[in-house]
Amino acid sequence: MCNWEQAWLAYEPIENQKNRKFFESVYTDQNGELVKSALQEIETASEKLFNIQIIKTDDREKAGIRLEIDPTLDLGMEGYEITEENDRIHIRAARVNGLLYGTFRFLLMVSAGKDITGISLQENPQNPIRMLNQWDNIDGSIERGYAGNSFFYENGKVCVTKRITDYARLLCSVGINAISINNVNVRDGAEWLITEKHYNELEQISGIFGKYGISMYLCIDFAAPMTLDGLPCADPLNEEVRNWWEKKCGEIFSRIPNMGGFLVKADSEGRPGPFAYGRNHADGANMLARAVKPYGGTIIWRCFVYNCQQDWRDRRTDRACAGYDNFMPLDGKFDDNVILQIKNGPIDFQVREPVHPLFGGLQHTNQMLEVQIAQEYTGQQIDVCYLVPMWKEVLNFSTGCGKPQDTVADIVSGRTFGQQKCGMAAVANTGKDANWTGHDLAGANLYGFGRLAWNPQISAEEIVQEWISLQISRDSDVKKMISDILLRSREVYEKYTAPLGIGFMVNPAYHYGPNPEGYEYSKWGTYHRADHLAVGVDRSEKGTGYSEQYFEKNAALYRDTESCPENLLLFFHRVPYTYRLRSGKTLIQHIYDSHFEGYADVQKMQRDWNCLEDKIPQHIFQRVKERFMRQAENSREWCDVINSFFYRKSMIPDEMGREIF
Ligand SMILES: CO[C@H]1[C@H](O)[C@@H](O)[C@H](O)O[C@@H]1C(=O)O
Repeated sequence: MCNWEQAWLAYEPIENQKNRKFFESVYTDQNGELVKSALQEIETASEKLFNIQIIKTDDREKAGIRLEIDPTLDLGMEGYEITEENDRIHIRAARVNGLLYGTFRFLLMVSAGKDITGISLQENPQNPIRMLNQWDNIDGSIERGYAGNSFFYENGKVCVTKRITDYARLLCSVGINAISINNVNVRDGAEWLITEKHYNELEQISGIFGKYGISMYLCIDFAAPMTLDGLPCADPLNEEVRNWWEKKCGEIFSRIPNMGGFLVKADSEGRPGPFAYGRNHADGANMLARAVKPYGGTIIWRCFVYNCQQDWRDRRTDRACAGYDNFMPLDGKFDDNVILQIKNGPIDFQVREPVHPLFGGLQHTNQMLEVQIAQEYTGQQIDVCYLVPMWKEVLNFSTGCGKPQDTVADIVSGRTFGQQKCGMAAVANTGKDANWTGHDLAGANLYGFGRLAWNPQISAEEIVQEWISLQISRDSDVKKMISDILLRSREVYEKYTAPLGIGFMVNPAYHYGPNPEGYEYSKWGTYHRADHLAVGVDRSEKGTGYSEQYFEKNAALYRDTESCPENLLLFFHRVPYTYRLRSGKTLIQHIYDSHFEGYADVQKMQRDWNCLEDKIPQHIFQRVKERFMRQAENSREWCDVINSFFYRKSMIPDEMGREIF
């Protein structure tokens, strides 16, 4: 018996028997690993959903489900077609990857309770790369992990377990096709992953992912030639260093099949990189790109680069500006097997940030959007926060880059500038907890990321409804109740923590719970600079100049207090407490109201959840109930601490006379 659940692949027995007829028999003329995975999944699903042992048949015409390849279909490598005719399901694709995706989609539709009769569906992923980044450490801990320890590592060892197969199934079922399996901060022994010490296990793990069409990436230490082999430097232009990487890549790619390449965090938060040798990021990335090129490998290079040693007196340095300042001058200088991975916002996964100005800025460089499913700053999987609406805002953002298709979704899919290597990556929120994600409702974020990366047009509502049907209940009242909770959860979280784009009022390092001045007295350069008159950072041209990194259409909006979207007001401007918002409220009154409201909203969500007691599986009900109790406490604390902080700074009382400590 395994001690983990199956999340959205639970295939709970289904009452509606309409689709039962398809599951009598299955036919395919294909073999190979991916098709084997598809057939296995059909077997599992038919047994669990309908209690049927499905038969494999050679009789193509009579088969209830038929999986076939037709190379002439215009569906690319991963697309598929699902049709129903005369009580038979045909899943067709040009390549086996498409067949596997088509199979999962069909099974998920059945499991969600959809009537398949008459279906005729063709789908192609919009993003070529749809990737997860594990921040798992080799000691078994997970950086920013909120769902238990890693199921990839334990005490310095790589673990090959059945759970990884189930993970691969989950990821493949929502269209993920790449994964990096170790933390971008490569340290404490993880440097040695790319040595004989770990190749056997890595080979097996990459084999498991390979069966599900997922290519495996490793994060590497840029200084590995020094760390592993005592070379005097890691200078990317040094010949000995270049040879070292060439040899190393030959070794890795021959030992580990299905390697996609490396994901690299360099010159960021203390990680080594090319700066130490007076080289730039293109020098660093291209050196590695050339070493992996003979094996068709890719280098994914992160743009999360900033000076984390800012003096508080320095009002010109702005962490928000750093990504653009570092990478914009290098546009067009990266090899064609390098991809720059850019966080959705310029700072760090806050509950609300403007979109990173490198999107649209970089026009001659492969690029991927990085989002964070792990809820580092959004409640740490204790508080509910459905993130798909936020990611959709980012994807729909019109950059004004002068091309007809100018949204972030257009750009990262390759439509705007014609890149082939691009897409979306996300920091995973999974761990060893039975439900994979700590908070059961955080499963919607993992599921949702995959669905959205496949098709950014699907609505946040649709995704949530699908996910609830698969993982919690097919009952329409339950679906309505839970989707209502999820769909408002991010706004609620924002209200009681950091409204108006202020960000970073969390406890330093740990990043949960309120500590309004925590980052004011640390060196990380993420100040909000609240004093007795005003709060916020002037990032207009009169301030740090960050607003000017955008194309004029957006720069014009952001640089003026009057036109700036209010939910980002304090991100872009320093505003007195007496400033009147569009609602007519003063800034300080808005802050008070928002926090009181956020806390009240949590209590309402908690009451709504408690109504579900007899309607959903008990274990899920109880686990989430416990999370809501903690969220209620957390929101109460935020409300009290932040309101009290601003009251003591401004000495302006709440117009409603509520209790402020
Ligand atoms: C993996 O390191 C993380 C770090 O824990 C996190 O607090 C910071 O926000 O972002 C870093 C990054 O994205 O590299």
